[in-house]
Amino acid sequence: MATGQTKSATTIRVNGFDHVPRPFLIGVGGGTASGKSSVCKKIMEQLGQNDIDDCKRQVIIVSQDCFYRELNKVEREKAFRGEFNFDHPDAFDDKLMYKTMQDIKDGKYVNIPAYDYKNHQRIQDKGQTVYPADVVLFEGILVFYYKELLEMFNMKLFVDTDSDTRLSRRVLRDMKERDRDLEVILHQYTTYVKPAFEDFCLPTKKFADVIIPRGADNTVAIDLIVQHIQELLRPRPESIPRRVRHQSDSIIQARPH
Ligand SMILES: Nc1ncnc2c1ncn2[C@@H]1O[C@H](COP(=O)(O)OP(=O)(O)O)[C@@H](O)[C@H]1O
Ligand SMILES: O=c1ccn([C@@H]2O[C@H](COP(=O)(O)O)[C@@H](O)[C@H]2O)c(=O)[nH]1
Repeated sequence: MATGQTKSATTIRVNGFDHVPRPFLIGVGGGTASGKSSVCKKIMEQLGQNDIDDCKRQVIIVSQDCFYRELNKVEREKAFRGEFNFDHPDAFDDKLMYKTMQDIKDGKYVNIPAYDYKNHQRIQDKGQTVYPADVVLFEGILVFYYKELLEMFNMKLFVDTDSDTRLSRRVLRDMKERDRDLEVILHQYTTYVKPAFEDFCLPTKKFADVIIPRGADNTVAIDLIVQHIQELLRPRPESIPRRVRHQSDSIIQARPH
């Protein structure tokens, strides 16, 4: 399945009626390096979802970073110098993001682009197929900024971590995992990341249903969220076949609910 493509939703029969199961969408916002991914990973871990095949998972994570828009040559050159504003809402392909999230909400199979932070671009021909799930965690710095997206969420979490802690984590992470020099990281942070956090990310904290101070260290908050998600997971009776084969694709999952 190519990036941006969707496949129609799987219908199931409930009480004689066709029914498309729709996921419960949870937005996970917060500043850079606040611990959004770590919180999502902990939730998945506690729900026992990590050891399950992608196509059978009941809970999945989608990252907003996969929707960064393509840059032109001049913009990419700026990006390598830490002079492109990746923290501004215009840095995202908002149309693709809305459409993809709406398709996910509608229970469709979607393919989302993979993103390469080292080269500031999407990885061509490599995307993640998102299978219909019971719960979808959508994490990113600006997930609550766009009105169209905000309205799609059933639950909104904001990971609230002190700015100095975030900066120090970002420096270490970007040097180790994103191939960046200290000078470029600090230049980008002071010029774009910090001001954009104050202008666009922090004001969205008010939309959150749950604020998680200290991110993944906050085991009490994570336990409560996990308990809530457990109640949303649909039972999987063994008697119903779990998989069907689609004519034109590899194995896809039929959702027994
Ligand atoms: N509670 C924590 N204690 C120590 N390091 C952490 C903690 N939470 C996250 N990190 C580290 O900080 C960096 C950013 O965390 P991450 O979860 O990726 O944040 P985000 O998704 O908000 O950018 C990563 O290198 C991660 O390992
Ligand atoms: O090409 C890129 C794309 C993004 N960034 C920075 O990443 C963070 C968002 O990711 P987090 O995992 O939430 O930190 C954002 O602040 C961008 O500045 C980048 O530097 N280059």
